[in-house]
Amino acid sequence: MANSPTNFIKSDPDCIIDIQTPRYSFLSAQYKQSFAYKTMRNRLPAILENIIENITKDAENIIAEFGEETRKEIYDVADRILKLKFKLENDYVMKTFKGEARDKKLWNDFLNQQNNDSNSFLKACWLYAECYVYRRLYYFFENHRILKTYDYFSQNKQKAFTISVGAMLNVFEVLQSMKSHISDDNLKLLLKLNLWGNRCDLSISSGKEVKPGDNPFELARNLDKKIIVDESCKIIECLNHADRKNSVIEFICDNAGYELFTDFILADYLIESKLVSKVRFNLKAMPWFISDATFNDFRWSLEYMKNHSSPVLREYGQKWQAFVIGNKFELANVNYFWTSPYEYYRMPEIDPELHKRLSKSHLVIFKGDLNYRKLISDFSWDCTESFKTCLKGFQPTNLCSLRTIKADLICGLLEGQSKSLEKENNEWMITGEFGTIQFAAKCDCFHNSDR
Ligand SMILES: O=P(O)(O)OC[C@H]1O[C@](O)(CO)[C@@H](O)[C@@H]1O
Repeated sequence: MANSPTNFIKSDPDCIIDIQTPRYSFLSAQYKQSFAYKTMRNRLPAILENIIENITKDAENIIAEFGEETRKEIYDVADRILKLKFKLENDYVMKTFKGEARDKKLWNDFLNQQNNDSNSFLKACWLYAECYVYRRLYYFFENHRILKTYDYFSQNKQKAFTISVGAMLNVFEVLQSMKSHISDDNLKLLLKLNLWGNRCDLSISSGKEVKPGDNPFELARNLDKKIIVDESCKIIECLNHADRKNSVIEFICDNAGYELFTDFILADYLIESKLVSKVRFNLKAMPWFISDATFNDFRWSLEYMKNHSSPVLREYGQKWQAFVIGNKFELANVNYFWTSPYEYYRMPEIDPELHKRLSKSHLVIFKGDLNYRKLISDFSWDCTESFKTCLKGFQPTNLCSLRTIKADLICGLLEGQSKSLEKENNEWMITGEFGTIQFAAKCDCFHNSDR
């Protein structure tokens, strides 16, 4: 890594202003008292440093697996990541992509539309800049002959799955007793189990292990007061209206590991209870935000379960693989919209085919914090604004969001609610301690009170 820029920059560039994000503005790292600032100034540079450390530490293993030719690629990639970190820290402009990338046009069109004065790492909307860093990172690997298929986050993701086996076994134990007893209460509990699965994301912890507790159902039962908007009843009502023989649910997945496992659990229940006929999983086309689930992670997880020493894990691994073969679980085709910087309200214009497909499903379940940011546009809404308003017209069909709160934006709260949360803990929006279950009906057929 000779000639690489060193990380001498610690003082803030001039664009940073020491204020909170003003109301009704895009989130951005230029507001020093925001979580965007913390992410772009501290968390992301640390994440990039970790990747360099991991791939160089693991270099001999990677070389043993892929051959001597990889050595040069590893050090070249490490050098590029270090330069990216330098550019991020010094607020460089986010340049278009020149080399190989299937989604090059999607990204370059987006970047070319941006205002020159604000198209830099720290001045841009946080969502755009954070997505750009992950996209640029993959681009370095993608443009190497051998490393193009290497997932630099896979070890973290696989570890996240394997350390959760205790929790998974507990989930199966409770689930067995539910089988004979299909009910709205059970479905509600599974929605909550699924929500708390979103706590296990590795980007908020900058890649450090996050292990679920060993008794997740107990957690799901006891954490109701941490769910500060709970519209699970509306989701259940919506599911009860599904055409049972012909209904598809789309999961817009988030993290691999334990969270993906909870997605399988909820999907299994929806199929077994015959509420819907198919669940489609939308996965990431590239390593994304450290722990987001890719196609490979999906397959790896089922294979890992199928070969596990625990009979129940083996049984479900086989069962869910059979669901994939039998089309009850479907993997949606690769789609680069999910790793683009676009907010979801722009989907009809940017990817009309995807919008059309989603609109044919009965319900779309958006998992996690990043999907939430894309749903409500990385914007400092007044927190009492309705979810529906913040979607800015994005309503392909019934949709819901299950999210543990890890970023300082929210909507759908009651008057005074945020003040009392603030008193409890002034970091309540960034710890993942609280969660929201929000729902927006396509039409007024359900009681979607527009709070
Ligand atoms: O896995 P999730 O729930 O999408 O969380 C990842 C998100 O959380 C953060 O770490 C904080 O918002 C972001 O960097 C990212 O948007």
